[in-house]
Amino acid sequence: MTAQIIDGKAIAENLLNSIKERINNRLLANKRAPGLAVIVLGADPASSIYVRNKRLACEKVGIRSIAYDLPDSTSEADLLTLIEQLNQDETIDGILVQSPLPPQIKDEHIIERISPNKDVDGFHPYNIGRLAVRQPTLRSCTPFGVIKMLQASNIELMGLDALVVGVSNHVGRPMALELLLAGCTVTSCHRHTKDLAKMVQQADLIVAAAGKPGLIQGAWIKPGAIVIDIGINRLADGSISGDVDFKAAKERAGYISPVPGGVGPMTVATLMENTLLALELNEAKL
Ligand SMILES: Nc1nc2c(c(=O)[nH]1)N[C@@H](CN(C=O)c1ccc(C(=O)N[C@@H](CCC(=O)O)C(=O)O)cc1)CN2
Ligand SMILES: [Mg+2]
Repeated sequence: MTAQIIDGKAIAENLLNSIKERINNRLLANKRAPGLAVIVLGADPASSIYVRNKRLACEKVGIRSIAYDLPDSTSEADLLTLIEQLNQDETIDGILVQSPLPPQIKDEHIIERISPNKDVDGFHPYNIGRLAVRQPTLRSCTPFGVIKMLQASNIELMGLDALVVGVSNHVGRPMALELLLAGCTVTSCHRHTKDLAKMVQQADLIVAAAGKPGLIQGAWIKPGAIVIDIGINRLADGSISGDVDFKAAKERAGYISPVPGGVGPMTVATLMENTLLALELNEAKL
């Protein structure tokens, strides 16, 4: 069997076009465009690429993006003060703090200070909690992007045995909650898992989010399984690779998402959708 390749870039492009149309309709009705504050500390090369992609996506769909390019040496107190100002700013609907942050700053202090209704990354414990109790509002961009990618591929999730490899706060854990919400029977694997190969062999759907290149071997994949690769690993030659041995896995899987061109573009498109949703939810409360 050769798998059907899930083209995340094309699916994200369609999503961006629909968001652009929704924003255009707002403007025609004399409503304002959404505003997104994009905060970056330092000049990590990978973060610079991702942030540039996010700013380009904002331009494409008509979201006003406001850049805060801060030095790597920014203190936690100064960053918290900026977030407080942005929380109070009625023209800002979403606040994005690009991760990773420098070591003097504790990620959780920053995430918890962002107003939950401006938390367009969906990282705040309130928003993760809403997802856990089946009342999602702002949902973590990468996991929600995966769900949208599967829906756009007409893949029925109800009842599937799903395996999530990786349990990070931003990706693996909310991914498991998303799949549970979608009706899957979900297993999470992590560094203490005794037999990863055995778990993969049993799964109908595998979502790899471990950050280890080639961790998931092709021979482990159940024939016809759906394989989603969230890993973005930069190799010594500058290329990027996922967590799945793509070449071998695509000979056994039914569907597979590549890296690049799979989940990455969905993350950016979902951020755009969350920013528009944040504005709509706040308007509905007024
Ligand atoms: N505040 C956040 N920080 C980080 C997040 C996040 O969702 N919010 N996720 C990752 C990085 N990330 C978005 O920020 C991200 C990663 C990759 C892509 C992407 O489109 N990748 C392309 C390849 C691009 C390349 O050449 O490197 C692809 O996979 O096709 C978008 C966004 C960590 N930080
Ligand atoms: Mg830190």
